[in-house]
Amino acid sequence: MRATMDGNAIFKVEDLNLWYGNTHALKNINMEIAQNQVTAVIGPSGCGKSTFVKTLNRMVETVPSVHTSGDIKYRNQGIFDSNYLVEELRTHVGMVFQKPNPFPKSIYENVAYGPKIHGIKKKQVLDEIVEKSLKGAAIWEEVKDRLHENAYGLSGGQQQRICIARCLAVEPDVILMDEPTSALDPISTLKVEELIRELKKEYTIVIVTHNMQQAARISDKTAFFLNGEVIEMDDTDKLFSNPEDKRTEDYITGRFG
Ligand SMILES: Nc1ncnc2c1ncn2[C@@H]1O[C@H](COP(=O)(O)OP(=O)(O)OP(=O)(O)O)[C@@H](O)[C@H]1O
Repeated sequence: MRATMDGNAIFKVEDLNLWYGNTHALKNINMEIAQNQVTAVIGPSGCGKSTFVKTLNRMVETVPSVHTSGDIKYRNQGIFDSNYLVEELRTHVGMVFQKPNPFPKSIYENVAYGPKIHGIKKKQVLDEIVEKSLKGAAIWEEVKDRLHENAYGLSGGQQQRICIARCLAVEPDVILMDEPTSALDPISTLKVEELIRELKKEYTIVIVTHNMQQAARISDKTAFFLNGEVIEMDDTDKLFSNPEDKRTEDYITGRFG
């Protein structure tokens, strides 16, 4: 497997294996994820894409049967180290899911929720965070006059951008996205893709996608997973135009998956 790296690695994944009970879902993964880049994770259903990204913020451990071996370093800190709090990791490494999942609260409360949990109480400070986060998620103009309406009243694409704003409000370093546009219509999808391109100036993004055109449009690096292994990781242009491994070529040309 090739894993070229330019720029600083924010994550270093070393000999990572993960099992759900007896199911060996991730196999000997070695990978570096570069800062301020978009890394796409592609591969057929069940190959371990979601499991992999959910391991980066230890969200996968909500499944009781999970066990892992190997290591993941986030900014040179071992994320499995007993003295590293998972809550701290998740503050730095936020996540956006496949289906928009706003809370049944106002738009404002959805975005202010994380900062409030982190102890911010002053209304003026919260107001500023909410505005900045909604602007960062490219939805401020659409919602600024209805901040106190329930987020459920928004379209799916708007809800997904509220979820991105909710993630930005706690000032993460990395944003993990697990098929964030698969439940959206084409126009909302393009808006979220534009947003991802904008966000990478300030954040590092790892995105799972089923959609190879999407990976080609928005990512700098692409990792192709198959049966829990990384078959190939490279610059996105190179991986899609001139893959090194026959299995990558077969997948990207639609021969399977
Ligand atoms: N909660 C779980 N308990 C047991 N096995 C699981 C669990 N979640 C995933 N798996 C198994 O781990 C493997 C990888 O699944 P994962 O969801 O990571 O794949 P994926 O590539 O994201 O798939 P998809 O594209 O269909 O979402 C599969 O064999 C799956 O059945």
